Amino acid sequence: MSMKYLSQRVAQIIDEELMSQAGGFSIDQLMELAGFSVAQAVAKVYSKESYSRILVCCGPGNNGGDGLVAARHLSHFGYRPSIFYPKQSKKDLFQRLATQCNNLKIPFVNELNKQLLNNTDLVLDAIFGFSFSGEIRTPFGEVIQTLKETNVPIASVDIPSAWDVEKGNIDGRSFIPTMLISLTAPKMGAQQFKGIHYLGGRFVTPELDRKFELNLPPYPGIEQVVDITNLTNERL
Ligand SMILES: NC(=O)C1=CN([C@@H]2O[C@H](COP(=O)(O)OP(=O)(O)OC[C@H]3O[C@@H](n4cnc5c(N)ncnc54)[C@H](O)[C@@H]3O)[C@@H](O)[C@H]2O)[C@H](O)CC1
Ligand SMILES: [K+]
Repeated sequence: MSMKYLSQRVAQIIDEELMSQAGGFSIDQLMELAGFSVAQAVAKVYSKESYSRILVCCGPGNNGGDGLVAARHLSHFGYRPSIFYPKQSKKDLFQRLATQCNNLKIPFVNELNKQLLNNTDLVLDAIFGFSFSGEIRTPFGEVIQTLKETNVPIASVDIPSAWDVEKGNIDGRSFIPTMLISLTAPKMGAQQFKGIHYLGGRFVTPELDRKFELNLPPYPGIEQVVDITNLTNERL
């Protein structure tokens, strides 16, 4: 049986279930594991020798939080990340994640422009995840447009930002990343994606997998990620 692609609603239900009393997880834990798996997947594909300067673009929600966690781990792995976080959350968790990045001297940049991208080896796109919907609102329209115009490789967290979670890149309004790290399970929109595809977020129990018929592939050994590129591309 092949792996399931999640609708927006089911992705949100699984998220809620993990954090319910029965699931037992806190958002901090899930975000840490999600962001850690993103950093690990990036490090497997983009070596720190050639892709040291990673610009982590963070959005206002939990996808952005995954980005902040990933930036911290990438810094510990020996990369030189910087963070663009134009709409910063006031929530305690996010402020603490930002403090942790500050303490590692990870720079926060105020503007995303061509000059910055000229000095960037890889963009980590943590702008929107599975709660994105509707038309792109400011200031993110410009951000998406700038990323659409760059040749710098882009790795997207959970879903390429501004893609419809179920229908994908409607009217080509957003960019096409080189790599995607789906969390928990890929979303329906990712069926259009033909690039390097990893799965992360190793917190799904066998019961949850069965209940939602996810048919997740096994994670190898002690890895936080599994390469699903061939698995997903053979369906295209
Ligand atoms: N179980 C898991 O797999 C986990 C996944 N995580 C990550 O969390 C995101 C989903 O987070 P959520 O906060 O629900 O939403 P988003 O980050 O996708 O975005 C919400 C944010 O964006 C704004 N917004 C929505 N639509 C638009 C728009 N059209 N224009 C502008 N702004 C928009 C909205 O107002 C909110 O502020 C998931 O994808 C994973 O990456 C968890 O970290 C751990 C568990
Ligand atoms: K994203």
